[in-house]
Amino acid sequence: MSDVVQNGMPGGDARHPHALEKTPARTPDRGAPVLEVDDLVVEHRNRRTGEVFRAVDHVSLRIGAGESVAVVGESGSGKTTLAMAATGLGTRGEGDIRLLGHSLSSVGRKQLRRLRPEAQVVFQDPHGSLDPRQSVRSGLRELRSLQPERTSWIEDTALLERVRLEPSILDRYPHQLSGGQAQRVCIARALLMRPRLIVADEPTSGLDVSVQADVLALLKEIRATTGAALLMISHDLAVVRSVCDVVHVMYHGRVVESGPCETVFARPQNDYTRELLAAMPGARWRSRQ
Ligand SMILES: Nc1ncnc2c1ncn2[C@@H]1O[C@H](COP(=O)(O)OP(=O)(O)OP(=O)(O)O)[C@@H](O)[C@H]1O
Repeated sequence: MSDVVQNGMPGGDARHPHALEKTPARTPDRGAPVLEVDDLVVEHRNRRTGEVFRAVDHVSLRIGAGESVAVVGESGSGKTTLAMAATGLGTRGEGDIRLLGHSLSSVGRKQLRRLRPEAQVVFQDPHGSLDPRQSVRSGLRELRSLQPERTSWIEDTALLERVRLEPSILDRYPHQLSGGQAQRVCIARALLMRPRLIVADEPTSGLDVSVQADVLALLKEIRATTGAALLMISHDLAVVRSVCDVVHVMYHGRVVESGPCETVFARPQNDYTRELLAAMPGARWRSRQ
């Protein structure tokens, strides 16, 4: 889009210049496109009034293997709609979405079933994401039965260890878990699928401040050790800055500025980005630069 400020990203390339140095390789195709969104438009229709609302308005972005990209914006700017469409979970809309090079609009149902696990979403409300009737163990068992080959690489206890949870957690039900523990279980469930893309939609907003940093550190560690790409949806610039290399700023469904976090936060070019930075608690560290 001509009105998107490509702040520090000549040519519109969403790759951070240093991303490859930061991320150890899991696969030989490090940096290769994992998710490509081209000119996406998603509209929601109000069932009652029939009114159509354009939540995502001609958005394009790209995430390569091992990269971490954030989409920030105020509530209602279209972040979640974009993420859901991009992972094939929500309204797909118009435009092209390619996951690992496969266009979601042209793959057959069988191939889509194979592709879907490659993108795992971690939501804001971990308790809402878990089935209250299932213990952690039976939830994992169900996932394993759906994808036996994909999930055979690790035992339950070792999987929990990866997200720093005790094996005793396996026999607990969601209501017996703290918010932080439940979010770690959600991350473990995502990790079990060995995804090439993890979408984290406000993954710490529902958690106590005391555990937010731990969960973010865990997501960073998983990205670094597995080579998965990370798409972080957040309104919290401090979170974005601590985890992501590249940021896209959304306003009223459009991406108004994109670039490496350091550049965008230090020298925002777009008025809305400036407002967002000034209005958010994270403004403190910006002014220190
Ligand atoms: N299923 C839906 N039907 C109708 N409108 C919707 C639907 N989902 C989202 N919207 C509207 O689309 C707009 C964008 O919503 P979206 O959840 O994508 O924004 P967001 O930036 O993720 O906001 P938040 O941070 O509050 O989740 C909002 O105005 C919302 O009310």
